[in-house]
Order: sequence, then C-alpha cells, then structure tokens
Amino acid sequence: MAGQVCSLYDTIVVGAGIQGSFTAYHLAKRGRETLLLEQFPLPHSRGSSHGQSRIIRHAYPQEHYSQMMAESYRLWEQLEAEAGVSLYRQTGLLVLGANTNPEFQCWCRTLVKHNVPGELFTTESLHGRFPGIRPYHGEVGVSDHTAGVLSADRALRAVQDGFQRCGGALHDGEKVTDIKPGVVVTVTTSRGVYQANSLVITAGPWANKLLAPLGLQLPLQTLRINVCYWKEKVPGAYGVSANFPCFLALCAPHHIYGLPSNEYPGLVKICYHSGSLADPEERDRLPETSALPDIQILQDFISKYLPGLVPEPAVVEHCMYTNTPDEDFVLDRHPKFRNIIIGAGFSGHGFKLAPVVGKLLCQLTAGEEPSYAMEPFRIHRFPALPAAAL
Ligand SMILES: Cc1cc2nc3c(=O)[nH]c(=O)nc-3n(C[C@H](O)[C@H](O)[C@H](O)COP(=O)(O)OP(=O)(O)OC[C@H]3O[C@@H](n4cnc5c(N)ncnc54)[C@H](O)[C@@H]3O)c2cc1C
Ligand SMILES: O=C(O)[C@@H]1CCCCN1
Repeated sequence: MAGQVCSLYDTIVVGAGIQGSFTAYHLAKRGRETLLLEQFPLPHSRGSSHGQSRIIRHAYPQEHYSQMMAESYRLWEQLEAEAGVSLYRQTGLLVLGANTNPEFQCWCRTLVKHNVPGELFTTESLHGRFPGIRPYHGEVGVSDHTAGVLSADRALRAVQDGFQRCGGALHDGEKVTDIKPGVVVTVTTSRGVYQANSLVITAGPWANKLLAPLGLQLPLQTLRINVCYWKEKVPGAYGVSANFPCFLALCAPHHIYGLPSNEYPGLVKICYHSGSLADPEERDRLPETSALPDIQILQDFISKYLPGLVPEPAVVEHCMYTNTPDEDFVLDRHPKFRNIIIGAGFSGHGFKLAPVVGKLLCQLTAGEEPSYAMEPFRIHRFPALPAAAL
C-alpha cells in the first residue's frame, strides 16, 4: 500500500491526544470527512493526555482563558451526555499564596469578575476549614467552588468514540512520516498515503519534529513531568469524600498542586508544575546528573505543609509538558501554508480547555471567524522565529 494515494479527506488531523481528538470530533460533527492519525496503538502513555485525572476550573489568572471556561464546561457536559459517562467530579480548588503576591491578587480579580462562586480564607480560617493543611505564616487562600477533576483517560476515549460515531476515521498505530504542503496536502504514513484539503497538526511534544520539514520551529520546550502520589497516614483524610479540594500553592519558582485521593485509594496526587528537559522519544532516559530536584522540593513541601501524608512518593508516573515561553497555547495557521493549522504548546494546562481548543482549530480549518480573540495564541508573538519561516 505504501506509496499509493488512498483517499481524499476534507481534513487530516495528526495526533490523537486530547487536542487532536476534540478537533477531529468538532470537524466530524460538522459533517467534514476527517481522518485522525495516531502514531501509537491506543490507548498509550507516551504523550500528555494519559492518566486518571486532570484539574478543571473556572479560576484562571489570565482573562483569555477565564472567558473560555464557561463554554468548555458546557461542552464537557455535552460530551458526558452523548457518551453516557461521567467525566467530571466537583471538588473545588483552593489557590494558596501570600495576599501581597500579585499573581494571587490576579486570581482573586478574575474570580470576582466572572462571578465564580468561592470564598476567601485567612491563615486561621484556612487551618480551621482544612485541618490537614498547615498554612505558612501570612498565607491566605481563595477557592473556586466549581472546580473539580476530569477523568482523563475516560474523557479521551469518550471523545474519540464520539468522533467515530459521527463518521470520522481513526487510524492508530500509524505514524505520519512526511507532509507535502499544497492546495491539497499529501500525508505519508507508516502505512499509506492520504490527501486532504487541510491538515491539523496536534502532535503534543512531537510538534516541532513534524514542523521542521515545513520550515517552522516553534519555541517549545518538552519537559518530562514526575506525577507523584503520596500515601495518607489515615486513609481518606485528604480524599474527595472528606471534601478535600484540589489545591494550587503559588510557590516560586514553580507552583505545587494537588488533587484529593480518589483514583488510587489512600494516595494523593501532588506534583511540581515543571520538570526536566526531555526528548519525547527518550522520555525516561534520565540525564546522568539527575538528582530529581522536583521530588526533593515536593518532599520538603509535604513534610512541612501536609503532615497527614508520608513524605516519600508511593507511586511515580510520567507525562510530558510542551511549554511555550509565555505558557500560552499556539493556535494558528502555518505562516506560509495557510491550510495547515497548528495546535501546540499547551504548557501543562490544556486538558480542561480541549473542547474549546478543538472548536477553535476546527473554525480555523473551516476558514471561519474564531469565537474568541486569537491574539494570545498567534505564532507571530514569538519575535525570534527564523525569518525564512515567516
Ligand atoms: C502531569 C500533567 C498534569 C497535567 N495537569 C493538567 C490539569 O490538571 N489540567 C489541565 O487542564 N491540563 C493539565 N495538563 C495538560 C494537558 O494534559 C495537556 O495540555 C494536554 O494533554 C495536551 O494534549 P495534546 O493533544 O496537545 O498532546 P498529546 O496528548 O501528547 O497528543 C499528541 C499526540 O500526537 C501523536 N503524534 C505525534 N507525532 C505523531 C506522528 N508523527 N504521527 C502520528 N501521531 C503523532 C502522539 O503520539 C500523541 O498521541 C497536565 C499535563 C501533564 C503532563
Ligand atoms: O491546569 C491545571 O489546572 C493544572 C494546574 C497546576 C499545574 C498543572 N495544571
């Protein structure tokens, strides 16, 4: 079959992580003939969309994401109804920081602006309400009652099933090896050759590998993240049933966040919002000098801050972040090949927004006016890109 043109699609989407899967779902719902290509057999744990849980929240310090969250919640609910599965569990989110911290003040402002139900906590009221937390001197909190946890693996499956129910073709275990731009784009894979009027690249940490032959390199850093679970001394003390919320501690230089025990009974997920630079092809090959500083930071934090947890990780899983310099997404057309659309750089916070990201990438593909202002997501915000590419 290799070397032979198989079919002409309206759109081919490369990468069946949460962003590519939602893009393909929206395209197929509009009746566009869509092919979704995934290099690995599904499900897999090599990219960024696997695992049991992700935080969803209205709270965002940046206005452009806060604006999208109302629609994102609605689209998640719609998917739950279509698929007949539960994907969201409300837990609330507690954001913790010094009240003089400008970032903390930003979170408070957008919560008020968007009328998100929540509460402010002083150091004393924090401890009273959440006895499992030992707040720092002068630390305060603000909560988003609407926040909770998305079941990530189940969500990915639901959106891929929804795409196929709308007539979309999903080929897994099929790697894209070449892309020839043109009015009709030709895509060569490990199994065949396909053509489409437009192409969407949502390849997660592999984005720059696919973009290099297309003359474009985005300023993306791919990071290996340690996903750590910590044992409760009293099972359930930090659990969803005890109303323990998700939390985000605004620590420098990188935040620390946690999700209540649920997916693995007796274990609380607490992670560092950064990791070590890694090629996704060699994710688990650690640099020789690796002292895993993130885990040490987490251990210190847990010993001082969450005394009801054993300060040794019980389970460590791995996942990839693909970060832009400003941690805003890239949602744009290729600067030269306008029928090639790129979704990349989700910087460790893209899961909750995937229903809206998918809709925006679908609108760009269809040549429609996107529903939200796209300036924060444009490629041209990176001034240092090679001129040849632009
Ligand atoms: C530890 C961790 C915690 C996170 N927590 C949160 C959170 O709480 N809330 C939140 O909203 N977000 C969170 N995120 C971020 C969120 O999970 C990501 O933003 C999102 O999953 C990115 O999805 P993606 O589709 O861009 O990438 P991916 O899931 O990596 O998908 C890209 C896909 O493209 C495929 N691909 C690549 N190259 C090719 C090729 N040549 N041919 C065919 N297929 C190809 C890959 O195999 C992969 O399946 C977290 C991420 C991590 C790692
Ligand atoms: O997107 C989120 O809600 C989380 C916040 C903490 C870091 C990981 N991502």
